[in-house]
Amino acid sequence: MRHAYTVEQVRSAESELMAKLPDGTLMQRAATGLAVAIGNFLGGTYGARVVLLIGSGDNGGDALYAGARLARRGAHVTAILLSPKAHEPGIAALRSAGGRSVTSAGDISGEIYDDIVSELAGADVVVDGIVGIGGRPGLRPDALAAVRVAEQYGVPIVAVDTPSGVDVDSGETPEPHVNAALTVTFGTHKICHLVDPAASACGPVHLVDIGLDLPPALVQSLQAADVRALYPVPHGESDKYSRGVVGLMVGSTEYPGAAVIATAGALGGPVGMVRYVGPDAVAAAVREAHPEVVGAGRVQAWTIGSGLGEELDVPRIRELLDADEPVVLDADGLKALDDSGDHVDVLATPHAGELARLLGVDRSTVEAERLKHARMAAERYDVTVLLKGATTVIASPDGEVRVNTNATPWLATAGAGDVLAGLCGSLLAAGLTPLDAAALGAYLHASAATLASANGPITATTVAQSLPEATRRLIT
Ligand SMILES: NC(=O)C1=CN([C@@H]2O[C@H](COP(=O)(O)OP(=O)(O)OC[C@H]3O[C@@H](n4cnc5c(N)ncnc54)[C@H](O)[C@@H]3O)[C@@H](O)[C@H]2O)[C@@H](O)CC1
Ligand SMILES: Nc1ncnc2c1ncn2[C@@H]1O[C@H](COP(=O)(O)OP(=O)(O)O)[C@@H](O)[C@H]1O
Ligand SMILES: [K+]
Repeated sequence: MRHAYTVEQVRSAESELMAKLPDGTLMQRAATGLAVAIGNFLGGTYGARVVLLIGSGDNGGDALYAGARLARRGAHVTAILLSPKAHEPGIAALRSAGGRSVTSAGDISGEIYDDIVSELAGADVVVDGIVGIGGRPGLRPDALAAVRVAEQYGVPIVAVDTPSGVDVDSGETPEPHVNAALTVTFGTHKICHLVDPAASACGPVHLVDIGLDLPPALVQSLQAADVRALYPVPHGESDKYSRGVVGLMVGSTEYPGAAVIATAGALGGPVGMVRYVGPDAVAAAVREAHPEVVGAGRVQAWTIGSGLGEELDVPRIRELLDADEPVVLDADGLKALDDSGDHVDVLATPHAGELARLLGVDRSTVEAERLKHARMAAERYDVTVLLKGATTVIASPDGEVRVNTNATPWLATAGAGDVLAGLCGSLLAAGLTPLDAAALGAYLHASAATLASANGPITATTVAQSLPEATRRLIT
């Protein structure tokens, strides 16, 4: 499991550890890991031109000490000091290692000296030590100007701990910020590393262990080993019923394809049987594509809503929401959700537009504050919310959060959400909690898409067809 912590949690773990260690030990651990990561990123240190952007705090300290290490290995290192309060011992270490430092104009107009512009333009890498976990969102004018020069000349930026300017605890990016080619973080992931839009500004995230001891995190992200541990693999005593039976109330005469595709998703999951309930013509299409599907009967979980369109039977859906069996509620089915009931067994799977409707806000507001709105809906409707997108955010009504980051943009294809809804229903029917079903479903769905897209563009159908092989690779 990958854990992400808030700034407050990180600070308290850091101060506990610092109390037991000689002064400066943690910063040296961080700087050593950072220097190695930058060296690997560059593919060699000797002769490399490294420019450090240095703000007023310890984030700049990390960058300066890492710069000193790189300078000792033959890199040409220049620190641009964006604040008169830049880390003094770090500057001294850089200078004694042969690096140099220059002061930015510090001009609120955002103008920077020409020699700084040419330094940045000619760099092999720019290291963002402007702010880390102590930063407020946004960049001051001279920092922004320096970052823009690097972008303009196509110089990659390695972010120290966090890309400066993002909101570390929410993953929001309300102000200008660094877009990193690599982020090197220390001790643990922070929320901005996992939650979009900030997660996209991090690039790949490299974690350097500095020995922090942290409690279980509220924000977690499944890794391959967790998938293996969670997946309900059948055993010798299993039969088709004990493996779980999922019922699908999806698709309509207007959207029959949604039924066929969601069924493919459910069949690609762990259940022993799939039941389809819907208009005769749609049921016939489902059975033609998937002859193993049967009709109405007892189920352990439902997937409801994908492609129902206008054929939405709200009273019937509410009955099922109030019944004992857990429910995946997708797409049009979300219109039946009300905030009065106990729905802890419900997994709602909206995209940003659908979540916006549920909360009565704009889609752009949800996109900008994904974690906040997923949590808000989980609390208001007492359901687990899986918010779809490039990274998937899952929030349970008791405040736990899972994030899925392994999707490929190829997955942005019509019907992909139907596959996910069917798959999550299958996982619920096999006995997983809504939170685990959502996290495992998102991971497997994304893995199947990655596998399928190795052969080029994908469709929802090819994603569903790749589920068995993607699953096999993960669980064996
Ligand atoms: N605390 C620790 O034990 C460790 C901290 N480390 C590093 O220290 C960092 C945290 O250091 P600090 O607490 O000094 O905080 P930062 O270095 O993140 O920056 C805080 C300073 O920047 C200023 N600032 C805030 N927002 C700004 C903005 N948008 N633009 C410009 N200036 C802004 C603040 O006035 C404050 O002085 C971590 O991110 C990490 O890089 C590492 O060395 C590991 C150990
Ligand atoms: N840019 C992206 N990168 C990765 N995955 C994406 C991206 N955009 C969307 N997805 C994923 O693709 C799926 C799309 O589902 P959805 O929006 O419901 O589409 P549809 O209604 O057509 O099925 C979701 O699982 C979502 O997380
Ligand atoms: K930074």
